[in-house]
Amino acid sequence: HCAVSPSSLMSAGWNRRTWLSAGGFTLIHSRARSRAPSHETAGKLMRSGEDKKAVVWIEGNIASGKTTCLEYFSKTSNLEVLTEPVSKWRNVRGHNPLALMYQDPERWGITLQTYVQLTMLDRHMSPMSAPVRMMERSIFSAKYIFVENLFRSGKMPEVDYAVLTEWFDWITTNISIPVDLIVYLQTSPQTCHERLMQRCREEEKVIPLEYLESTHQLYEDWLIKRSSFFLPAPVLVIPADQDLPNMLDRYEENRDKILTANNL
Ligand SMILES: Nc1ncnc2c1ncn2[C@@H]1O[C@H](COP(=O)(O)OP(=O)(O)O)[C@@H](O)[C@H]1O
Ligand SMILES: O=c1ccn([C@H]2C[C@H](O)[C@@H](COP(=O)(O)O)O2)c(=O)[nH]1
Repeated sequence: HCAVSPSSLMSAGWNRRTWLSAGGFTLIHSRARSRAPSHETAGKLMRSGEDKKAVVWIEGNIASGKTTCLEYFSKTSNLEVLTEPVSKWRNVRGHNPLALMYQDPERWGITLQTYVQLTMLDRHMSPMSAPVRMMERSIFSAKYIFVENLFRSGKMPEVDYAVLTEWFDWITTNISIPVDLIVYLQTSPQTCHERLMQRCREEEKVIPLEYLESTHQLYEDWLIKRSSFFLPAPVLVIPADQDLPNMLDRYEENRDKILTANNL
């Protein structure tokens, strides 16, 4: 393999379109799939052919049951599941930005959230290997829930928030991040706190109920009241305080809606 840069190819007669197409990306010149008017795909980078596939995000508070839900659906044929890259957040070249953030959010919030933004973008941009993709959370909830929570609670300096916002705005303006349906696992903060304690992830032992109440409120404002931030897709709300057998019934009831998300 030899390293080639975009600028060397461009001086050899390639233009932006051929460079991008070689990587499987196309610069979209017209609306490729239905979207809210403020989230046009025109002018954005998009992977070729992926406008025909369905993308579903599973959203919900910490320990609401997203991974368990994905695990259940992973047995479905013609469906791929992408979990949150938490293992990367716990170990980037020997460092644990997730633990650092919980220990000292003022200092390390920007570090974790910059890395979350990068790794989530990488998930969104990865080529689809099945007609339906179910993905745990999104670059949108990273910004609208977690960055927002750090900032509003006074734990993120304004300059860090401004830099993350500039990055987020650039990404969502220039890159198409397809989504057809958002499934919201709606829980009470108390349920999440109990499940979080039961899961017992070392970094999260310091999370108080109040933290989960704040992230819950941000989720409710975004996905239920629709009063805070841009909503890129319709929302399917699944009440998720119930025990596991009941949750599996709820998933079965909603299976068709989820799997045909691109026909909604
Ligand atoms: N419906 C449920 N009832 C009781 N416990 C659950 C339920 N769903 C998940 N759990 C447990 O709660 C914890 C958090 O679930 P998980 O799927 O990891 O949540 P998330 O991915 O949203 O953080 C895990 O220990 C899991 O086994
Ligand atoms: O943007 C983000 C996304 C997640 N986190 C934290 C919250 C949890 O401690 C872990 C993983 O969340 P789960 O809900 O258990 O999947 O990562 C964050 O701080 N910022």
